[in-house]
Amino acid sequence: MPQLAFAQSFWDGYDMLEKPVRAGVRKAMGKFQALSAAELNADKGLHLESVNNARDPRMRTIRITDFWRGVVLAPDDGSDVFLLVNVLPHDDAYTWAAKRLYSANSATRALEVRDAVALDELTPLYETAARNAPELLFADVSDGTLRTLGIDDQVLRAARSLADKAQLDAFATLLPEDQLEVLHYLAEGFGPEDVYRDVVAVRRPADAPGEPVEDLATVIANTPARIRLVTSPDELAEMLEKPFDAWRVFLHPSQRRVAYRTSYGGPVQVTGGPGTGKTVAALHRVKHLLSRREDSRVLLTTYTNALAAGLRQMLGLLLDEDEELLRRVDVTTVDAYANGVVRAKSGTVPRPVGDREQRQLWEKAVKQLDLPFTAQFLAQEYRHVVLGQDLRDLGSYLGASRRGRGTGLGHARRREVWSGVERFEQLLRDRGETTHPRMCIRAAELLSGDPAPYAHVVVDEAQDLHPSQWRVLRAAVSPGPDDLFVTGDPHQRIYDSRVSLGSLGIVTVGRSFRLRVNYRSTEEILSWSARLLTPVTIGALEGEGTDSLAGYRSLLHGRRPRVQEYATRQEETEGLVDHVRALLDEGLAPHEIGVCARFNLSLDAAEKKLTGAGIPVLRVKGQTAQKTEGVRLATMHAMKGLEFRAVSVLGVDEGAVPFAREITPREVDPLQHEADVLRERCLLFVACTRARETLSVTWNGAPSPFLVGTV
Ligand SMILES: Nc1ncnc2c1ncn2[C@@H]1O[C@H](COP(=O)(O)OP(=O)(O)OP(=O)(O)O)[C@@H](O)[C@H]1O
Repeated sequence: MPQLAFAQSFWDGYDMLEKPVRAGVRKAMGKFQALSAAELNADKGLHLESVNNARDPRMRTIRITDFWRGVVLAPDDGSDVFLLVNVLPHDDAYTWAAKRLYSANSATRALEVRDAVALDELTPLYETAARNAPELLFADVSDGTLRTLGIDDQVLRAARSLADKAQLDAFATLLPEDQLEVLHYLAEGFGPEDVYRDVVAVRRPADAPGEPVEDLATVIANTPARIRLVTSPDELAEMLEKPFDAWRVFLHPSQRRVAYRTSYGGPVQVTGGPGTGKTVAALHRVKHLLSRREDSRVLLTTYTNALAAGLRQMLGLLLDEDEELLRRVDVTTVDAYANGVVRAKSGTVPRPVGDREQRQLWEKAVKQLDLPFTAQFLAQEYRHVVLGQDLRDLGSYLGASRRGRGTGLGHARRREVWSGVERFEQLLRDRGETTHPRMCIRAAELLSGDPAPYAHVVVDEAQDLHPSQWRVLRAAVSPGPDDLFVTGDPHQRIYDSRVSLGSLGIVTVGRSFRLRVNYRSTEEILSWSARLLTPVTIGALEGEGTDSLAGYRSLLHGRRPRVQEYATRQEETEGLVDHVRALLDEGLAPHEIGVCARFNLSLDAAEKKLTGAGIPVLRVKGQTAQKTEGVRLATMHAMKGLEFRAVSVLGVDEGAVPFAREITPREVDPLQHEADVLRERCLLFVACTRARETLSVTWNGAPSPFLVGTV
């Protein structure tokens, strides 16, 4: 009996197919599971036939409905896996199939597809242009090196004709997947050894024979990133009936490598720009960890309650709602976890106060003691130095390093600060309250005496965690193999936390990985958003050195961001209504559209106008009922971790982004000033990178200084 496999190219369009076509797919695929190869060939309804003038002699079409055809790659080497690669209207199916050539990559051994006809047509044109080009894109890389990296004759010729990255992008949809990725890496300036390690080695099977003479079934088995083999009728039915979430099945090799490595010697760090699938990798890691021991418990944390609710839902999907597995995972925020620990272990109910109350208490302390500091300065000193290092007494504070703080403080001044700290804490105690970091420090203390409650801790959105939160996480799992798996993106730091993970007992040296392919946004949105960060340097996630977006890219293409200035707020909001209406007319559902601004006040105005125009809206605050229909309205902070098909960022004005009140004056503390401005810049970056297909950025009056160089 033959076997059946589905290529990602099929799934890309499957959810868009109408019901009768899907039913046709199910019926046709059922035959591949029920009939022998000879019976398949003879089946009248299926009508398995070869394609005239096909570049690939293995190409077949099958009948799905009167108008729709499936394109199937049929084995011709005695192996038995049939691969469904696409479902298209009749004529398109034949044209598509005739041009495509499937081949095994000589280095990765995976199955790839190219548009062989278009490549043959275009390459000579580019070759002619290349003769006059001042420079060629791959001039520094030898043919031998390219071949070692899996580049074959046809692709080599095309690659040699390319003058720049834009031309490589123009070829992108024609080139075989793994070879394209190799060329992308080389074009970004990565050396051949890095490319071999990051692109080839992660795909190439460990037991690949020296010579790539493998049958189609083996090559298909070598391609888990893009092909799924179906083993039973039940599996087939389930796959075709549920909405297909590609992230559950097809992992990029770099995601698979980090998520499914059997075991790590200690903490692991996975970084990557927005939308590179870090959350997906974290979820798959949880799945893997659960499969390793039957009784182990896992803590999975993220930054907000809303994100935790989303993660819980995704984990349910990934684990097929297996109650027993799900019971072994706690999905929560670090603060909520710490709160629970303090309640359970000390019998007291912590009452952490918010930022505004803290600010008032600091003001009170300053006034009562007549201190020569602002409340803002003391609050920052307390957060970064005192709580950051968990300093408990004046002696420790006098001797502490104040790295990252931009003003020197002699002993006399430090004593004054410390008196403020003591007064602030006394005021809190008097009210029976605490702060979130204090609560976390307490939780870490309470955990440290007992056996650690979890075998593994997986941390998503790690970039904004405060040292006190890391202390809780460190205490929740014993140091050792597979203790911590941390994902985050320092380019998305939007809260004021500085950590040195090493100093907190979380050392990831030798276990740090980076994801570079964005699955969320189009290249147009990505490259525009990335320009917001061009002028700045971003500190690394672990607190030492810097990070970068080198090699970060998307495989998706679409329209350029809409960047629009308005004279007044009123006009801007009216422009928003027109834009949203146009998106709805294009067929987007209201909940697929996100509108965000720096302040709730701007959102109030947008809400009023949208509602007035009969467009349903929903404010995203904390936990949002996912099912309620309505355009999502959120502050930039609340956009963290979310994504929408279309995002409108409103009010990107000089006075709002950065928000002056959140910026420490340079004269008060120059380092803090820089950090505050950077944080606001990252906030705009986070907001813009939530968009999948359409991004609109608008302002009224003078634009934000962060837009310089992007418009
Ligand atoms: N292997 C994959 N195949 C298909 N889609 C994927 C894959 N990995 C991730 N995605 C999709 O890409 C989008 C971004 O993924 P994810 O949220 O994991 O990225 P992230 O790196 O955590 O993003 P951010 O840092 O911006 O929050 C999601 O829609 C996710 O479903």
